[in-house]
Amino acid sequence: MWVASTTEMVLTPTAVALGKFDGVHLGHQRVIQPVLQSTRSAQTWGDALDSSAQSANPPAAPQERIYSTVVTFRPHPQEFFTGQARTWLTPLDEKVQQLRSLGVDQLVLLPFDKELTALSPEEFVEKILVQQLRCQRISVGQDFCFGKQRRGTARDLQLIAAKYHIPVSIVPLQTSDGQFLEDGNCGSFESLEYAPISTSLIRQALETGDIKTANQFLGRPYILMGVVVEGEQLGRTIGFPTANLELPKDKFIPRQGVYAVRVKILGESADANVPPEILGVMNIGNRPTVNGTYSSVEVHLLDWSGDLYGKEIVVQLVDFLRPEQKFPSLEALKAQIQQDSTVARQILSREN
Ligand SMILES: Cc1cc2nc3c(=O)[nH]c(=O)nc-3n(C[C@H](O)[C@H](O)[C@H](O)COP(=O)(O)O)c2cc1C
Ligand SMILES: Nc1ncnc2c1ncn2[C@@H]1O[C@H](COP(=O)(O)OP(=O)(O)O)[C@@H](O)[C@H]1O
Repeated sequence: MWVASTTEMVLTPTAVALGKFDGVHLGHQRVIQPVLQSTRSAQTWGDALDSSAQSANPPAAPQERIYSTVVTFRPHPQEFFTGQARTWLTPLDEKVQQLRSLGVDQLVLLPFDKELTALSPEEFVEKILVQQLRCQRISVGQDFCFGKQRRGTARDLQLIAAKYHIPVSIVPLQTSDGQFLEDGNCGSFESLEYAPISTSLIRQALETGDIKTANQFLGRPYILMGVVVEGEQLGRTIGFPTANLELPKDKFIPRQGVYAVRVKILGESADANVPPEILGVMNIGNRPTVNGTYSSVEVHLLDWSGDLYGKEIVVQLVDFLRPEQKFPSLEALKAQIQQDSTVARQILSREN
C-alpha cells in the first residue's frame, strides 16, 4: 500500500474514503468498502453519471486504474485545535497494516493545518478532492463533517461533489449488532449494543477494561505492538520473566491491570519451533510491589522460554483479569501471577 504524506505524492485518479479512521473499526470498514473496487475502469463509475452534462472532473480514461484511497488527517484534528498531544487506537504503522489487510491501495495523510482548516466546504472539494486527488468517487460516514468550522455535512459533500459529477456514498452508522442508524442519532443509548460503533466508545471500553466490547466493535482483538526492551531483570528471579514492551508514544494504552493475551513474535513464523500464537499474561502498570516509578507494559509468555530482546511482538488483548495491586512481598506477587496464569489459561482455552 502506498502512503502519501503530501498531495504531490498521491497516485491518481482516486476513489476516496474520507475520515479519521482511528481504530479502523467495523463502522470504518463499512465506509471503506465502497471504494475498494478500485481496479474497475473509470467508465464503470461514469456509467452512473449523466454523460450529457459538462463535467469539470472528466472521468479517467477507460483503461486507467482508479486507486482505492483512504484520506485522513495528521495531526489528529483535536490535537491541532487544543494543542494537546492525542493518542490513537491505531498509530500510523498499525493503521497502514490494517488498511493494507482490507485491500486499500493508498493512504493519503493530509496535513491538518491552518491552510486546510481555512478551506470552505466548496474549496475543499474543488482544491483537494477534484484538483489534487482527481477523485472519481467518495465514501463517508453519515456523521462526517468537513471544511472551515466543520460547516460541511455529508449531505453538503454530496451536493457539492455532484457539481463535479462525483458520486458520494453516505454510509449509515452501524451498531455492534449489525443494525444501521438511518437518522444519524448519536445521542444517548440504553445499551452499548444499540449505540453506533465509534472510536470514542472503543476508547471508553478499553479505559474500563471492557476488552470484549472493544474487540467486538473493532472486529478483531485490540493489540499492543512494540519492541522488547530491557527492564529491571527482576522477573526471572521470581520465575516469571516478562518481556517489556516499548510502544509508540502516541499509542492509546488501556486500563492498568492484568490481562489474558495472545502473543505473536514477528519474523519468526517460518521457524517450525515457534508456535504462531503463544498464550500469555500481561501487566500494565507502575509495579507498586517493587516500588516502580514509571508505567510499563510487560508480558509473561506461558510454556515458553527464549530471548526476546530487540524482537517485535504483537500482543492481542483477550480479557481483563484484575487491577494491579501492591503486594506485601515478592512471594505474594509470585503466587498471584501463578493464579493469573491459571485463570488466563482457562479463558484463552475457552476463547479458542
Ligand atoms: C501477570 C502479571 C501480573 C502482575 N501483577 C502485578 C501487581 O499486581 N502488582 C505489581 O506491583 N506488579 C505486578 N506485576 C509486575 C511485576 O512486579 C514485574 O513483572 C516484576 O517486577 C518484574 O519486572 P521486570 O520485568 O522489570 O524484571 C505483574 C506482572 C505480571 C506478568
Ligand atoms: N516465558 C517468557 N516470557 C517472557 N519473556 C521471557 C520468557 N522466557 C524468557 N524470556 C526472556 O526474558 C526477558 C525478561 O526477563 P526479566 O528478568 O523479566 O527481564 P526484564 O526486566 O529485562 O524484562 C524477556 O525479555 C525475554 O527475552
